Amino acid sequence: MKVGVLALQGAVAEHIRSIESAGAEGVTVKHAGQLDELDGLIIPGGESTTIGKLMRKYEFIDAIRAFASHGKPVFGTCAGLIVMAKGIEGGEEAHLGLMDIKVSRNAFGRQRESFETDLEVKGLSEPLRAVFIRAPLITGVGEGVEVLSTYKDEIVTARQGHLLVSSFHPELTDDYSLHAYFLEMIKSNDAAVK
Ligand SMILES: NC(=O)CC[C@H](N)C(=O)O
Repeated sequence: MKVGVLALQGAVAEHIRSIESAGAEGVTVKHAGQLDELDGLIIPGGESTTIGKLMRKYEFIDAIRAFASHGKPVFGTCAGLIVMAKGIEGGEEAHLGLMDIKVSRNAFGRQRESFETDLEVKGLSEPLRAVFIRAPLITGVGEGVEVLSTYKDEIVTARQGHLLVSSFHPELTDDYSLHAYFLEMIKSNDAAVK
């Protein structure tokens, strides 16, 4: 199984390491043509405005939309969550607009720019160590979206079919259980296609 990590900006190497620890091959993705060989794609954290701009420049927008519309799983973390959302609070234009969620950027404010906590996530057997860095929050979800975890009543992990997002950085610890969960999504997706 090959899982790509969009490598325009942000925490790429850490995601590759987590994917490989979870048992799949990690591919650093720099050109849209590489998507053809992938079973799933991760969009990492970083800065969503920059990632969005680079996605436009390197023609990833239509390519990732096509990838997802063929049912291939996509996992966005932190800034990756923002670029996958259909709505961004404050009137900013959506980037990929893949997932039926509304997000608020930098929602934890300056006092709590970054912090770590143990999170219960639906579908994982143990709490996950979650690292939040200038994290966004999911402020609204559409009908087909399942909430997988909350932090202080705010939504921080969600899934819509083959799309998965987290507000936090699951790649910055050696707990790769959310990556393993994503690989399971890819496996069950493969079964559906065959
Ligand atoms: N760690 C992150 O990915 C931060 C996201 C960043 N605050 C943004 O709005 O794009």
